[in-house]
Amino acid sequence: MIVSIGTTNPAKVRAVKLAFAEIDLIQEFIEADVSSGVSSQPFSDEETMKGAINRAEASRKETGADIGIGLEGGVVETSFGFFLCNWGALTDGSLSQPIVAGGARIQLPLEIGAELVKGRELSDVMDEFSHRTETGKNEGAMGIFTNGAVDRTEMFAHVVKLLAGRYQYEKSRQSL
Ligand SMILES: O=P(O)(O)OP(=O)(O)OP(=O)(O)OC[C@H]1O[C@@H](n2cnc3c(O)ncnc32)[C@H](O)[C@@H]1O
Ligand SMILES: [Mg+2]
Repeated sequence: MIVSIGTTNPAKVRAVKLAFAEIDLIQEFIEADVSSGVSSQPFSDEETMKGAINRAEASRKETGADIGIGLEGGVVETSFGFFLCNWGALTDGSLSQPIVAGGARIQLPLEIGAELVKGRELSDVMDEFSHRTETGKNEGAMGIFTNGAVDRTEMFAHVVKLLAGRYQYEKSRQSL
């Protein structure tokens, strides 16, 4: 089975491989640097979900893979502050609609939210805050703000496990 991953971000690619390693199927992975089709800083669940779906579909079409996976990060504003939100999607060309699953959410610190309100992108704010570059390719905001308890890869691996499990459920129903 060939699985396309709609990104080259190593934190996300690791997450897909980790999650699929638990499934009893031989897989080959292809990374495809496709567009999310949404803004680089999604600001709602809806927009973040759309980005994940676009990445899954575009990567599968581009590579001809059996299954396409898309993972997308964003933020949502609530009356309790800004939260990180993350979504994943899986398509295989035969499902009536893509399978979508969400990731764990954490509250962002007030000073980070204050920068987002100005319209800044979280990736820029994170690099400035952590005095590093490309934290999103490593532990991410998830890892930094949970003191390392859960990093970006672990969070996305959980999303991919949900997607793969949900997919297997649909397939087992189709074969009844
Ligand atoms: O190459 P791609 O796949 O685009 O990887 P990316 O790191 O840019 O990831 P996304 O476009 O899916 O999402 C960017 C969003 O991810 C969230 N995010 C979480 N941790 C981050 C970090 O440490 N750095 C950047 N963005 C992070 C944040 O909400 C960003 O707006
Ligand atoms: Mg991006």
